[in-house]
Amino acid sequence: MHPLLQIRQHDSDPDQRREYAHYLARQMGPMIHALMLVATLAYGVAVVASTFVRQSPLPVLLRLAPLLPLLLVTTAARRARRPNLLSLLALSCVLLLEIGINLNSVGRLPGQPWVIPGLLLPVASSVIWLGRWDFVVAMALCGLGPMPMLLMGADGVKVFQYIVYMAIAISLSAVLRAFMADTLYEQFRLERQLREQANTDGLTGLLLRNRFLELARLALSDLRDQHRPVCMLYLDADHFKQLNDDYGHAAGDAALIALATTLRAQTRQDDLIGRIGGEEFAMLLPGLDLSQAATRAEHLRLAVHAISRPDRPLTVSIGIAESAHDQESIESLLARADLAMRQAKIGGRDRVVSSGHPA
Ligand SMILES: Nc1nc2c(ncn2[C@@H]2O[C@H](COP(=O)(O)OP(=O)(O)OP(=O)(O)O)[C@@H](O)[C@H]2O)c(=O)[nH]1
Repeated sequence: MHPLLQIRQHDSDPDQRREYAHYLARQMGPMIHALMLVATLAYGVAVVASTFVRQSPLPVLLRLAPLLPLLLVTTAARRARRPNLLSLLALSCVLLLEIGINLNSVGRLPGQPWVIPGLLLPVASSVIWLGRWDFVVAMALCGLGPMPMLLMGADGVKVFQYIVYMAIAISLSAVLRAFMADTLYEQFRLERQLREQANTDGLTGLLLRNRFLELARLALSDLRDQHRPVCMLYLDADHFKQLNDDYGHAAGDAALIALATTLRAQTRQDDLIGRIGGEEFAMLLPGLDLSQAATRAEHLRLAVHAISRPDRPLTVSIGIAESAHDQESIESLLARADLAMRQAKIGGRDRVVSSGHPA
C-alpha cells in the first residue's frame, strides 16, 4: 500500500490531541507569521504595481484598504501560540487576501492581467494548517475565493483552466500537508516519549523527584488561587536495608514495585505521586486538610500491610504537612512532611505523624 494511504489518524486521546495542537502551534507559529507577513507585503506591492499596468474604476486607496486589517491580523499572529487563535488569524489573512483580489479585479477588461497577489501562497504553504478543518476551510477559500472575480469577467475557457489549476494545486497541497503532518506527529511522539522517560522512575513508573516537585509546585499555586487546602505525605518504607541485606536487592525491588502499585491504586485523579528517593515516596493531596489527609494516610498505611516481604509484612512510616500560608514553597512543605515522617520513625515506625503549622 502506498505510504499516503497508511497515514494514520493521530491520537484519539483528547489530552494528547490538545497537547499536540499546542506543540504544532509552537513549532509552526513563527513560520505562519512569516508567511502572513510576506503575503501582506506582496498584496501591497502588487496593488501599487497594478496602477502602472491598468486603470481600475476603484481608487487605489480603496483597493489598499485590506492592508490595514491584514497588518493587524499579521501583528496579532506574531505572538499567538494558541492553536485556535493562530488558525483563526491565518484564515482571516486568506479571507482578506481573497477580498483584496476581488476588489482589484473590479472593472477588469477581458484580456487584461489579473492581480492575484498571494493567492498561491496559502495553497503552496498548506503545511501551515494546524488541523484538518483549517486545511479544508483554507483550501475552500483558495478555490472559491476568486470565483466572483472569474465569473465577472472571464470566459468559460479561463474558468475551466482556473478550476483545473486549483484542483491540481489543492491535491498537491493535500499530499504535502499529509506527509508533513505525519512527520511532525512522529517528532512530537518521540519528544513526548523521551520527556516521559526522563521524568519517570524506571523501576516503579512513578514521577521522579524533580518532575514531581515541578508539577506539585504548579498544583500548589493553582490550589492557593482557588483557596483550597492541600497536604503533602512523605512515605518511607521501614527496615528496608535489612530486606536488601537479608534477601537481596531483587526482593527489595519487588517490594518497591508492590509499594508503588499499592500507592497508585489508592490515588484519586488529582493526586500527585512521586518517588523522591530510594525507598521514599511523596504524595500531594489537593483539596484535603490535615485531618482528612491523616485519614487517607492511615488507609494507605494499612493497605501497605497487604504487601508481604519474606520476613514480615511491609510497613511504611508516613509524615503529613498541610500547606499553611501563601508563601510556603513546595520544598518547605515537603521538608515539613519529611520531618514528620522522621518523628514517625522515632516513634516506632509503621505510623502516621502530622506536622504542626510552620513558624
Ligand atoms: N532493592 C532496592 N533497594 C534500594 C533502592 N533504593 C534504595 N534502596 C535501599 O534502601 C535502603 C534504605 O536504607 P535506610 O535508609 O538505612 O533505611 P531503612 O533500612 O529502611 O531504615 P528505616 O528507614 O530507618 O526504617 C538502602 O539499603 C538502599 O540501598 C532500590 O531501588 N532498590
